[in-house]
Amino acid sequence: MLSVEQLEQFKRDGFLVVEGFASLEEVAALKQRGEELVEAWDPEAISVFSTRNQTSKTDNYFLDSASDVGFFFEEKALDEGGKLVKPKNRAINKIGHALHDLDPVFRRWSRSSHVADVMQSLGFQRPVPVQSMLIFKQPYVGGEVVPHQDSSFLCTSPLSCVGIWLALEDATQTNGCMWTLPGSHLDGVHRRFVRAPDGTVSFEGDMPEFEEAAFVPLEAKAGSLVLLHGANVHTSKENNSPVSRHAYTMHFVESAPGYTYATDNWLQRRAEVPFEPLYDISGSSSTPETPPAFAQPPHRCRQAVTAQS
Ligand SMILES: O=C(O)CCC(=O)C(=O)O
Ligand SMILES: [Fe+2]
Repeated sequence: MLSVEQLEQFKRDGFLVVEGFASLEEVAALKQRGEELVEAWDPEAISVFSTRNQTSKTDNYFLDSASDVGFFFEEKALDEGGKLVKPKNRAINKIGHALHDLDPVFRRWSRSSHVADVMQSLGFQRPVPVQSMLIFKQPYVGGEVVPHQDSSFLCTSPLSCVGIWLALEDATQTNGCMWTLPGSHLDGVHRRFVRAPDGTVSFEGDMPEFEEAAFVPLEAKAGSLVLLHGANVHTSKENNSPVSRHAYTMHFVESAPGYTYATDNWLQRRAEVPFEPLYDISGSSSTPETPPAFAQPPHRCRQAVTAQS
């Protein structure tokens, strides 16, 4: 469980690093499973993941990956004709987004008691892991992740998204660790990433300009966990080094009574792959006296929302 000091830090800063959260054996098992998945994958359908060009085109492979284990490549690992110029295990950007439900090895870790303890410490009553990503940040081709807030992508009413990011390899400033803006979660959610009925996805609203010097590095040893409040602004740079930076990340939302998941979030599950809460204590306690640590500021999740999970 998180200590009172750790919870205070998370509420104040919008992020928290928990060193030594996973054992080196757990880390090795997840890393090895990731490598096996890439080995078994035949990259005939190539979908490139870029946080820059995600905005306008309809990409069914991306949308379908909400209920699947999808493979996304680095832009820099493809030539102009879309052919891989690197071996697939050095070209992959990430695997997502239902790994935590569909893959037995990732499922076991994602639903372990230590993960549940963290969510309970944060005040979640019925947390649903809505997405997971195995991120590779490969040597030389690992792309930038532009500054963003996870609640822009995973809107609930009221807002509740929290990310947990596990380093599977040491993340340093050299190989593209994350950077965060302390306290940025107190300024609200600046934009939303929404999906129209025809499947087109787009951003609504603009991110402000941030001063680069205000970001602090989130260096993390393999096994460390980084908690990210949904309104926290974070980013990671390109990896121009010879060393990869593997990480496994999951995003949770609250689904206790009173919380709804936006029907225009990009991430919608097919009926045969329903969301599954990690645990449910929502019936067992009355409304907490203090707001949970994940409570988020006023937001712009304006569209009609319905309970989904
Ligand atoms: O691993 C990264 O570089 C970015 C991860 C991220 O944005 C997240 O886990 O929310
Ligand atoms: Fe993120």
